[in-house]
Amino acid sequence: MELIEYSDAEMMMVMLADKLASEISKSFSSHDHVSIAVPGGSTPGPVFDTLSGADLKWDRVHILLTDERMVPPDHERSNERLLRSHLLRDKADAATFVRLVPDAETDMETLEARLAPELPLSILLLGMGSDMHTASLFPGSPQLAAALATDAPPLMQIDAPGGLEPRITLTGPVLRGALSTHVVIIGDEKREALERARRLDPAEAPIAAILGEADVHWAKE
Ligand SMILES: O=C1O[C@H](COP(=O)(O)O)[C@@H](O)[C@H](O)[C@H]1O
Repeated sequence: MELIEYSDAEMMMVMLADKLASEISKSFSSHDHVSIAVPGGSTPGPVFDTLSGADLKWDRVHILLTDERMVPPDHERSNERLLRSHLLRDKADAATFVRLVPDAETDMETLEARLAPELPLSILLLGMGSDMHTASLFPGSPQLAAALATDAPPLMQIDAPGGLEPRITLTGPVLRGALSTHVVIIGDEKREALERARRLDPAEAPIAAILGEADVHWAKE
Protein backbone atom coordinates (compact mmCIF):
# COMPACT_ATOMS: atom_id res chain seq x y z
CA MET A 1 0.00 0.00 0.00
CA GLU A 2 1.16 3.52 -0.71
CA LEU A 3 -0.31 6.36 1.34
CA ILE A 4 -0.43 9.70 -0.48
CA GLU A 5 -1.14 12.65 1.80
CA TYR A 6 -2.51 15.96 0.50
CA SER A 7 -2.61 19.30 2.25
CA ASP A 8 -6.33 19.70 1.56
CA ALA A 9 -9.22 17.66 0.20
CA GLU A 10 -10.02 20.05 -2.63
CA MET A 11 -6.53 19.69 -4.05
CA MET A 12 -6.62 15.93 -3.50
CA MET A 13 -9.82 15.60 -5.55
CA VAL A 14 -8.37 17.53 -8.50
CA MET A 15 -5.06 15.64 -8.42
CA LEU A 16 -6.80 12.29 -8.08
CA ALA A 17 -9.10 13.08 -11.01
CA ASP A 18 -6.03 13.97 -13.11
CA LYS A 19 -4.36 10.72 -12.10
CA LEU A 20 -7.43 8.68 -13.06
CA ALA A 21 -7.72 10.54 -16.38
CA SER A 22 -4.08 9.79 -17.13
CA GLU A 23 -4.51 6.09 -16.26
CA ILE A 24 -7.61 5.88 -18.48
CA SER A 25 -5.69 7.47 -21.32
CA LYS A 26 -2.74 5.08 -20.93
CA SER A 27 -5.05 2.05 -20.79
CA PHE A 28 -6.34 2.79 -24.31
CA SER A 29 -3.01 1.66 -25.75
CA SER A 30 -3.58 -1.92 -24.56
CA HIS A 31 -7.39 -2.20 -24.41
CA ASP A 32 -10.29 -1.53 -26.79
CA HIS A 33 -12.25 -0.13 -23.91
CA VAL A 34 -11.33 0.87 -20.38
CA SER A 35 -13.45 -0.29 -17.42
CA ILE A 36 -13.41 1.92 -14.37
CA ALA A 37 -15.37 1.08 -11.20
CA VAL A 38 -16.11 3.94 -8.84
CA PRO A 39 -17.71 4.26 -5.41
CA GLY A 40 -20.78 6.10 -4.24
CA GLY A 41 -21.29 7.65 -0.83
CA SER A 42 -20.40 11.13 0.34
CA THR A 43 -16.73 11.35 -0.70
CA PRO A 44 -16.14 11.05 -4.47
CA GLY A 45 -18.49 13.74 -5.89
CA PRO A 46 -15.71 16.35 -6.37
CA VAL A 47 -13.41 13.78 -8.09
CA PHE A 48 -16.27 13.05 -10.49
CA ASP A 49 -16.87 16.78 -11.12
CA THR A 50 -13.30 17.24 -12.34
CA LEU A 51 -13.00 13.90 -14.14
CA SER A 52 -16.22 14.46 -16.12
CA GLY A 53 -14.56 17.43 -17.87
CA ALA A 54 -11.37 15.58 -18.83
CA ASP A 55 -10.49 15.43 -22.49
CA LEU A 56 -10.61 11.66 -23.07
CA LYS A 57 -12.04 9.24 -25.61
CA TRP A 58 -15.02 8.73 -23.34
CA ASP A 59 -16.84 6.62 -25.94
CA ARG A 60 -14.23 3.94 -25.10
CA VAL A 61 -14.80 4.15 -21.34
CA HIS A 62 -17.17 1.88 -19.40
CA ILE A 63 -18.14 3.08 -15.94
CA LEU A 64 -19.41 0.78 -13.18
CA LEU A 65 -20.32 1.34 -9.56
CA THR A 66 -18.40 -0.68 -6.98
CA ASP A 67 -21.71 -1.16 -5.16
CA GLU A 68 -25.25 0.06 -4.99
CA ARG A 69 -27.83 0.56 -2.29
CA MET A 70 -31.14 -1.17 -3.10
CA VAL A 71 -33.14 2.01 -3.46
CA PRO A 72 -34.74 3.58 -6.57
CA PRO A 73 -32.18 5.29 -8.88
CA ASP A 74 -33.63 8.72 -8.09
CA HIS A 75 -33.47 8.16 -4.31
CA GLU A 76 -31.17 10.53 -2.42
CA ARG A 77 -29.09 7.56 -1.19
CA SER A 78 -28.71 6.03 -4.65
CA ASN A 79 -25.10 5.78 -5.80
CA GLU A 80 -26.34 5.83 -9.41
CA ARG A 81 -27.95 9.19 -8.72
CA LEU A 82 -24.59 10.57 -7.55
CA LEU A 83 -22.90 9.15 -10.63
CA ARG A 84 -25.46 10.61 -13.03
CA SER A 85 -25.30 14.07 -11.50
CA HIS A 86 -21.50 14.29 -11.08
CA LEU A 87 -19.75 11.94 -13.54
CA LEU A 88 -22.02 10.86 -16.43
CA ARG A 89 -22.26 14.41 -17.78
CA ASP A 90 -20.11 17.01 -19.58
CA LYS A 91 -17.48 15.20 -21.72
CA ALA A 92 -18.00 11.95 -19.79
CA ASP A 93 -21.60 11.87 -21.01
CA ALA A 94 -20.23 9.79 -23.94
CA ALA A 95 -19.13 6.99 -21.57
CA THR A 96 -21.13 3.77 -21.20
CA PHE A 97 -22.66 3.15 -17.79
CA VAL A 98 -22.75 -0.58 -16.97
CA ARG A 99 -25.68 -0.94 -14.57
CA LEU A 100 -25.36 -3.87 -12.17
CA VAL A 101 -28.62 -3.82 -10.21
CA PRO A 102 -31.16 -6.66 -10.32
CA ASP A 103 -34.79 -5.86 -11.08
CA ALA A 104 -37.93 -7.60 -12.34
CA GLU A 105 -36.38 -8.14 -15.80
CA THR A 106 -32.72 -8.57 -14.81
CA ASP A 107 -31.52 -11.49 -12.71
CA MET A 108 -28.06 -12.05 -11.22
CA GLU A 109 -27.04 -14.35 -14.08
CA THR A 110 -27.76 -11.58 -16.58
CA LEU A 111 -25.78 -9.11 -14.48
CA GLU A 112 -22.80 -11.46 -14.24
CA ALA A 113 -22.83 -11.78 -18.04
CA ARG A 114 -22.94 -7.97 -18.29
CA LEU A 115 -20.00 -7.66 -15.90
CA ALA A 116 -17.79 -10.37 -17.46
CA PRO A 117 -16.47 -8.28 -20.42
CA GLU A 118 -15.41 -5.55 -17.96
CA LEU A 119 -13.02 -7.84 -16.06
CA PRO A 120 -10.37 -7.45 -14.97
CA LEU A 121 -11.25 -3.87 -14.11
CA SER A 122 -8.73 -1.50 -15.67
CA ILE A 123 -9.08 0.97 -12.80
CA LEU A 124 -10.77 0.70 -9.41
CA LEU A 125 -11.54 3.65 -7.17
CA LEU A 126 -12.87 2.76 -3.72
CA GLY A 127 -14.16 4.68 -0.75
CA MET A 128 -14.03 3.48 2.84
CA GLY A 129 -16.35 4.00 5.80
CA SER A 130 -14.99 4.67 9.27
CA ASP A 131 -16.17 1.13 10.11
CA MET A 132 -13.57 -0.09 7.57
CA HIS A 133 -16.14 -1.22 5.00
CA THR A 134 -15.39 -0.72 1.35
CA ALA A 135 -17.78 -1.04 -1.59
CA SER A 136 -20.65 -2.74 0.31
CA LEU A 137 -18.42 -5.24 2.11
CA PHE A 138 -19.31 -4.49 5.73
CA PRO A 139 -17.79 -5.95 8.90
CA GLY A 140 -20.53 -8.01 10.54
CA SER A 141 -22.44 -8.68 7.34
CA PRO A 142 -23.69 -12.29 7.29
CA GLN A 143 -22.48 -12.69 3.67
CA LEU A 144 -19.04 -11.10 4.17
CA ALA A 145 -16.97 -14.32 4.27
CA ALA A 146 -18.68 -15.61 1.12
CA ALA A 147 -18.11 -12.29 -0.66
CA LEU A 148 -14.40 -12.25 0.20
CA ALA A 149 -13.79 -15.92 -0.67
CA THR A 150 -11.53 -16.65 -3.64
CA ASP A 151 -14.40 -18.51 -5.31
CA ALA A 152 -17.01 -15.79 -4.68
CA PRO A 153 -19.28 -14.91 -7.60
CA PRO A 154 -18.26 -11.54 -9.07
CA LEU A 155 -21.35 -9.79 -7.80
CA MET A 156 -23.39 -10.48 -4.66
CA GLN A 157 -26.44 -9.19 -2.88
CA ILE A 158 -25.46 -8.48 0.68
CA ASP A 159 -27.02 -7.22 3.90
CA ALA A 160 -25.52 -4.17 5.56
CA PRO A 161 -25.65 -4.06 9.37
CA GLY A 162 -27.08 -1.20 11.41
CA GLY A 163 -30.43 -0.89 9.67
CA LEU A 164 -28.93 0.20 6.34
CA GLU A 165 -30.66 -0.86 3.14
CA PRO A 166 -29.55 -4.12 1.42
CA ARG A 167 -26.83 -3.74 -1.18
CA ILE A 168 -25.35 -5.22 -4.30
CA THR A 169 -21.58 -5.22 -4.46
CA LEU A 170 -18.57 -6.30 -6.47
CA THR A 171 -16.89 -9.04 -4.46
CA GLY A 172 -13.36 -9.73 -3.23
CA PRO A 173 -12.03 -11.49 -6.37
CA VAL A 174 -13.18 -8.66 -8.66
CA LEU A 175 -11.80 -5.93 -6.41
CA ARG A 176 -8.49 -7.74 -5.86
CA GLY A 177 -8.17 -8.42 -9.59
CA ALA A 178 -8.25 -4.76 -10.67
CA LEU A 179 -5.19 -3.64 -12.63
CA SER A 180 -4.95 -0.38 -10.70
CA THR A 181 -6.52 0.40 -7.33
CA HIS A 182 -7.05 3.72 -5.57
CA VAL A 183 -8.79 4.45 -2.28
CA VAL A 184 -9.95 7.97 -1.41
CA ILE A 185 -10.61 9.02 2.20
CA ILE A 186 -10.90 12.27 4.13
CA GLY A 187 -10.42 13.03 7.82
CA ASP A 188 -8.71 11.79 10.96
CA GLU A 189 -11.38 9.21 11.79
CA LYS A 190 -10.91 7.42 8.46
CA ARG A 191 -7.11 7.70 8.69
CA GLU A 192 -7.26 5.96 12.09
CA ALA A 193 -9.61 3.34 10.64
CA LEU A 194 -7.13 2.77 7.80
CA GLU A 195 -4.24 2.27 10.23
CA ARG A 196 -6.41 -0.14 12.27
CA ALA A 197 -7.40 -2.04 9.13
CA ARG A 198 -3.74 -2.57 8.18
CA ARG A 199 -3.33 -4.71 11.30
CA LEU A 200 -6.58 -6.66 10.92
CA ASP A 201 -7.92 -9.53 8.87
CA PRO A 202 -10.43 -8.69 6.08
CA ALA A 203 -13.06 -10.61 8.05
CA GLU A 204 -12.90 -7.75 10.59
CA ALA A 205 -11.74 -4.97 8.26
CA PRO A 206 -12.94 -5.63 4.69
CA ILE A 207 -10.82 -2.78 3.24
CA ALA A 208 -7.76 -4.84 4.26
CA ALA A 209 -8.61 -7.27 1.43
CA ILE A 210 -7.50 -4.76 -1.21
CA LEU A 211 -4.91 -2.59 0.54
CA GLY A 212 -1.89 -4.57 -0.65
CA GLU A 213 -1.72 -3.07 -4.14
CA ALA A 214 -3.65 0.14 -3.46
CA ASP A 215 -2.69 3.79 -3.55
CA VAL A 216 -4.57 5.42 -0.67
CA HIS A 217 -5.27 9.13 -1.12
CA TRP A 218 -5.88 10.98 2.14
CA ALA A 219 -6.46 14.56 3.20
CA LYS A 220 -7.24 15.74 6.73
CA GLU A 221 -10.06 18.06 5.62
O1 LIG B 1 -22.17 3.02 1.57
C1 LIG B 1 -21.15 3.30 0.99
O2 LIG B 1 -20.07 3.70 1.70
C2 LIG B 1 -18.75 3.77 1.17
C3 LIG B 1 -18.06 4.90 1.92
O3 LIG B 1 -18.87 6.04 1.77
P1 LIG B 1 -18.50 7.47 2.40
O4 LIG B 1 -19.81 8.22 2.39
O5 LIG B 1 -17.99 7.23 3.81
O6 LIG B 1 -17.47 8.08 1.51
C4 LIG B 1 -18.75 4.00 -0.32
O7 LIG B 1 -17.45 3.86 -0.83
C5 LIG B 1 -19.72 3.01 -0.98
O8 LIG B 1 -19.67 3.12 -2.39
C6 LIG B 1 -21.10 3.35 -0.48
O9 LIG B 1 -22.12 2.56 -1.08
